[in-house]
Amino acid sequence: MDSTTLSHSNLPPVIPLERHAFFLDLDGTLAPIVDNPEDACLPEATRHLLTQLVAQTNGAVAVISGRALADVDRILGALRLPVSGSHGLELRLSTAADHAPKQSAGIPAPVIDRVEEFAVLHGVTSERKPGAIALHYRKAPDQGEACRAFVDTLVGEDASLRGLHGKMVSEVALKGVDKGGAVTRFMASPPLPSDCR
Ligand SMILES: O=P(O)(O)OC[C@H]1O[C@H](O[C@H]2O[C@H](CO)[C@@H](O)[C@H](O)[C@H]2O)[C@H](O)[C@@H](O)[C@@H]1O
Repeated sequence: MDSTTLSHSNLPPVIPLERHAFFLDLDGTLAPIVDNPEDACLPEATRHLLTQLVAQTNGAVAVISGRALADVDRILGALRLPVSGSHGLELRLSTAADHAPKQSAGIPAPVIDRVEEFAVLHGVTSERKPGAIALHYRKAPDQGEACRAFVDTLVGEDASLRGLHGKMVSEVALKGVDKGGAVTRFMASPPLPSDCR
């Protein structure tokens, strides 16, 4: 055994599942990547595993997604979970809550118009959501550089905006909210077990 190998006696203690909390991305984590965002779905085996995980953690499972919260719900279907949508802007902290709190701020209409116009001109697709608008170039990868540069230009013109560059997607989003903030809010709220907080 070399010095980097852990022996049984110095392994860290196993933390029981009920003292864990799970924060999961949707696309590329729970739902396989597909060409069209509207075609994404939750495989039955994943749905089954998630249902078991919810039961074994007493509900400490949340989806933290860049998608709109309503879109996450649509993909999860009958499986209702605590969700943060739109990169941390929308929050439904527990399954008991009916809706995410209403958000007042949004992407300025002229910015939305420019993004949608760019999408048409460059043969890519746009996706509107609360507090963000995305340019998807998965079906036109040669447009990736142009999409990233365009988003960077737009956010450089407005201090309230930030750019996000993901898997074949570039987005204009609002500054001041992010997925990390959403996880912090979840950590401070039931149903997370207090010894997870
Ligand atoms: O935070 P996530 O839940 O991982 O969401 C990130 C973005 O996911 C979606 O786009 C990605 O998945 C699409 C479907 O597989 C794929 O076509 C696209 O290329 C990926 O970027 C979603 O449409 C975005 O709104 C999310 O921000």
